[in-house]
Amino acid sequence: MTRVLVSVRDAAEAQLAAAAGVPFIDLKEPSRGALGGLDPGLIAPIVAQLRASAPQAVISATIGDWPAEAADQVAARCRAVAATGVDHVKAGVVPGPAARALLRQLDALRRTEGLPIVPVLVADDGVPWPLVDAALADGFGLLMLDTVDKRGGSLLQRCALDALQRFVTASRAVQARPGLAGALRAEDWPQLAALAPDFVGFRSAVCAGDRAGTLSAERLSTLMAQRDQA
Ligand SMILES: O=C[C@H](O)COP(=O)(O)O
Repeated sequence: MTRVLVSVRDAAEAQLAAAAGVPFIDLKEPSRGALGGLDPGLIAPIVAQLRASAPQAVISATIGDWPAEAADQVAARCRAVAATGVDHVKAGVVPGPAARALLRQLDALRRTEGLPIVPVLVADDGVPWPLVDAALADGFGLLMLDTVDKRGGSLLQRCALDALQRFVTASRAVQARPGLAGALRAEDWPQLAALAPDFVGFRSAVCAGDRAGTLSAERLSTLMAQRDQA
């Protein structure tokens, strides 16, 4: 079954997500951007708390929004976030001239240092096929599409359904696990479930107000109910 990922910013939100039965909990600071990073010093205690209270939950954290050229900062942040004990370290890759080099660097960190990196391929302008093909060829086990501009429509409006299906199929064909996110709504769940990605990520849909607001227990339960009905 497709897993639900919910992004949370602190221990209280993490507990709320765990209590709602969210299987994949993602730590980030939404007010700092699409992949806004929490300080590693704040991530570690949340991880410890979740390991105790929700040992079955898979935990990821983002490294923050960096330009593709910021190779040293990206590497340092990937190491620091991995050291907090999360299962996955999410690193954004925005299509552009330096994107392929950044992906190569993330792959090298994964291979040589064993960092559990998940490339988040930015799909505001459609599925970035050269990056998808490269990430799959590199052998990333988990990868996802997400959007940066949350106000300009959801991933389902930015990417054709058949392109998203091709992304899922191509990933599965090489035993990679694909994820989808990008201002998705609870009511999108049937459409998303039909695509059958490994996981679907949410923040905007489960907040009171915009995604930088607070996590809403009511919205979370609506999302989980939609998932159960699909
Ligand atoms: O990783 C998933 C994202 O945090 C989803 O956020 P969003 O629903 O606001 O696009």
